Amino acid sequence: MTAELKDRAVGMTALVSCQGLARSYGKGANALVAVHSVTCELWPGQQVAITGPSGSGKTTLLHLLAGLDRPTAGRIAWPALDDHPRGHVGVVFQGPSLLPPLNVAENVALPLIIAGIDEAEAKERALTALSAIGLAGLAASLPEQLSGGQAQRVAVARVLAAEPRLIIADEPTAQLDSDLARRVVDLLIEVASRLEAALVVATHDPLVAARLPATWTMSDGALTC
Ligand SMILES: Nc1ncnc2c1ncn2[C@@H]1O[C@H](COP(=O)(O)OP(=O)(O)OP(=O)(O)O)[C@@H](O)[C@H]1O
Repeated sequence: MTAELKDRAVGMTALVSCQGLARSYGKGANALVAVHSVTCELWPGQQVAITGPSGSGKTTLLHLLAGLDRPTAGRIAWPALDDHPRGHVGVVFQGPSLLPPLNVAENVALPLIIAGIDEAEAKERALTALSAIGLAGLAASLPEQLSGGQAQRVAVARVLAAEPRLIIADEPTAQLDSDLARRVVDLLIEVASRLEAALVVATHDPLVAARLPATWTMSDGALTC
């Protein structure tokens, strides 16, 4: 954590707090330990990249942090979220994540409607988020009409519209060329800063990692912060 963030963290409550976190797949002699001994905290406004070789446990850890998966050992809590991460976490995955039959605005509005927000308000928030990211002109387009870079920026607009407290991005730039990768990660940083959300980006790309103020490293399931 930077000194500036430490100062700001005084009086703040951690968004996520992990102690001795582990996740194994399978049981007994065949068990595969994907993540182990992870102790870390994430604070509002904190922005980190997670790097590490393929298979080192990055995706497994991100799913645990997002509350999409449960640890097999250790403790994870979301103190600033009353321990209920659902509804407060925005996730951007690698590759296509938009629903093909829905247009861009409907894709951005869908999580809000699922969360119980009135349809008209959800559509308005979707259009506001798309405009903020400079994508208003694509609102009526279908996902198949978008380039890979445009589709990833729409996925970021979907996160912005939902106004999460924690943004988790798993290889969000893996299929993009380096210029587009930089634009997408800069957009994530801008959105996280605007929302004062914590941002965690798993990436293999050192240029992407370098755009974030801190880098954590995964190696054989262990995290070095
Ligand atoms: N559902 C699963 N069942 C069994 N093993 C799994 C499962 N998901 C992941 N693993 C294993 O857990 C380990 C960590 O995988 P994980 O996907 O978290 O790594 P990663 O660092 O994200 O890899 P990559 O950079 O290739 O995406 C790997 O050995 C993987 O094969």
